[in-house]
Amino acid sequence: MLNHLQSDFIKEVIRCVNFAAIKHKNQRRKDPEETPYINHPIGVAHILTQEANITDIAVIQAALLHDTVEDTDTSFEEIEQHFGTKVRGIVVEVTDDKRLPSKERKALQIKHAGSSSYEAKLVKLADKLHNLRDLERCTPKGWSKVRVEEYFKFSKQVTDGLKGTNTIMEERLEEIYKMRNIL
Ligand SMILES: Nc1nc2c(ncn2[C@@H]2O[C@H](COP(=O)(O)OP(=O)(O)O)[C@@H](OP(=O)(O)OP(=O)(O)O)[C@H]2O)c(=O)[nH]1
Ligand SMILES: [Mn+2]
Repeated sequence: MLNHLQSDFIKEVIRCVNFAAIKHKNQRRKDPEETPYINHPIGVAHILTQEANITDIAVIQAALLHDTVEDTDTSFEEIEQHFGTKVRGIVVEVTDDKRLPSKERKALQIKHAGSSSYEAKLVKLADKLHNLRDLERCTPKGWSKVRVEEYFKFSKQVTDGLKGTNTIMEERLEEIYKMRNIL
């Protein structure tokens, strides 16, 4: 039998994954199979719990919600209303301003990586790890070899700024960069 704390924890995580699934319901990944988008936030949360051994529920919820504001009609206020200020704060830190051009957004990610909170760094590491594994699995529709290579290089620049946060995820990222000869 689960104790009260454990069952409350499970309820909160399921409430959150349900919220994210509803928000991303019409969205697909860019892979040829058009995988449901929700597989990505669930995959990011899975890396944090199963590989990085993270148990902070706010980090797990922020991982599940990390692309809702950036990619759906969700507002930060809504996140706060449903999941509180700590989760909102982490989601704010990992959300790019989609009004800016892609190049500028990427430059800002590299610039801000080192100064983000420990919690946001965890979500960023897992996000990049999941996207890079996806890229190794298959190429998104319309992406050239150069674009794939650029994403690996960009990710390395971001995750270099996240060093000293989580040994397991950082080691797995290093293995990927090594295999690809990304310096
Ligand atoms: N590898 C991969 N990525 C896919 C796929 N489908 C959607 N994506 C999303 O595409 C984004 C990366 O593509 P870019 O072309 O660099 O994104 P951009 O529109 O923001 O410039 C990631 O957003 P993100 O999670 O917000 O991360 P990031 O842009 O902050 O790195 C990733 O989640 C897929 O099939 N494979
Ligand atoms: Mn993401």
